[in-house]
Amino acid sequence: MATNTLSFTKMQGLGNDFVVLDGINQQITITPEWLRQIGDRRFGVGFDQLLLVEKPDHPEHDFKYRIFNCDGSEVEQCGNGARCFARFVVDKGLTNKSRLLVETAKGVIEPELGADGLVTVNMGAPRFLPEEIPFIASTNEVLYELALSTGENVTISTVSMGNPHAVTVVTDVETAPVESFGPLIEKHERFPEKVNAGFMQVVSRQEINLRVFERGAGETLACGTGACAAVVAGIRQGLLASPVLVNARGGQLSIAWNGDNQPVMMTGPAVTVFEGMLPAASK
Ligand SMILES: N[C@H](CCC[C@H](N)C(=O)O)C(=O)O
Repeated sequence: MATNTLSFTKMQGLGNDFVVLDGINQQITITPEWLRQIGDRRFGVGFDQLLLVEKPDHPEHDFKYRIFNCDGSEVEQCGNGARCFARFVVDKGLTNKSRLLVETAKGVIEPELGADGLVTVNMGAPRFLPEEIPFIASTNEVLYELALSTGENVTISTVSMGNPHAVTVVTDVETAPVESFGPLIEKHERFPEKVNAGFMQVVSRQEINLRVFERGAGETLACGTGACAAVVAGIRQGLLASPVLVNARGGQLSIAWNGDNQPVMMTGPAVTVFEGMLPAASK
C-alpha cells in the first residue's frame, strides 16, 4: 500500500456518520483543509465527524479519542461517535475488552459493548456554569433569553457534555425553525466557542423528539451529546424523568441521568457501513 494512502472505516450511529481512522497502526497527519476535502459529500468520502484512535496519555486508560467536525474544527466530545469508536476498536482487534476507558479532550468516557449489539456509554457528568459551557452570562440560570440578530428571542438551557449545547423547547420538531435559528444560535456571540443548537419537543415525561443543528456540521440525523444535553435540560426544568427515550430523525437513543454530578448514560447502536482507502494529507 502506498504510504500516501490511509485505510478507513465508514460508520454511523443513527445516521450521524463518521470516518474512523486507526492512528495507532497508521501515521496520520490531520489538517483542516484535508478534513474538509475528505468530509465533502461530493468531492470526498463525506462525514459529519472524523474519529481518530490514538494511544492514551495515561496507561490506566485504553485509548485516546479525537473528534473533528467536517468543517475542519477539532472538538471535545461526540456521543454517537463514542459508540462507533468502541465498536471499531473491538472489531479491529485493538482491544480484547468490551468495556473501555477512553480519553477525550474533556475527560474520560466509558463505552461498553452490550450482548444485544447496542453500546452504552458513560458520558460523564454534565456541566452548567456559564464558564464551563462557555456561555457569556452574568448569573448561572436554568433558562436564559437569547436575543437573535433577527430581533427574535429564544429561551435556551445551556449544558456542557464536554462540548457546548443550547437547548430550546418547541411544540413540534417538524415545524421548529432549525434551518433559520440553528445557525444564528450556533454562531451567537454569547458562545465564544460556538454551540450545538438542540430543538426538543416533549412527547411525555419519558420521551422527546429532538433535532440538533450541530456546531461545525449543520443539522445531523442524530446527535448523541445533543440527546444527553436535551434530556439533562428537560430534567432540570422538571419536564422529564429519567430514563428518557430520544427520537432523532435517524433513530432512537435511551438517555439516563440521576441528577447533580451523576454521569449521563447513553445507549444506542453503532454500525459499520464499509471499509476503504483514502489519500493521506500532504505533510
Ligand atoms: N458537532 C459537535 C461534535 C459532534 C457531536 C455529535 N455528532 C454527537 O453525536 O455527540 C460539536 O462541535 O461539539
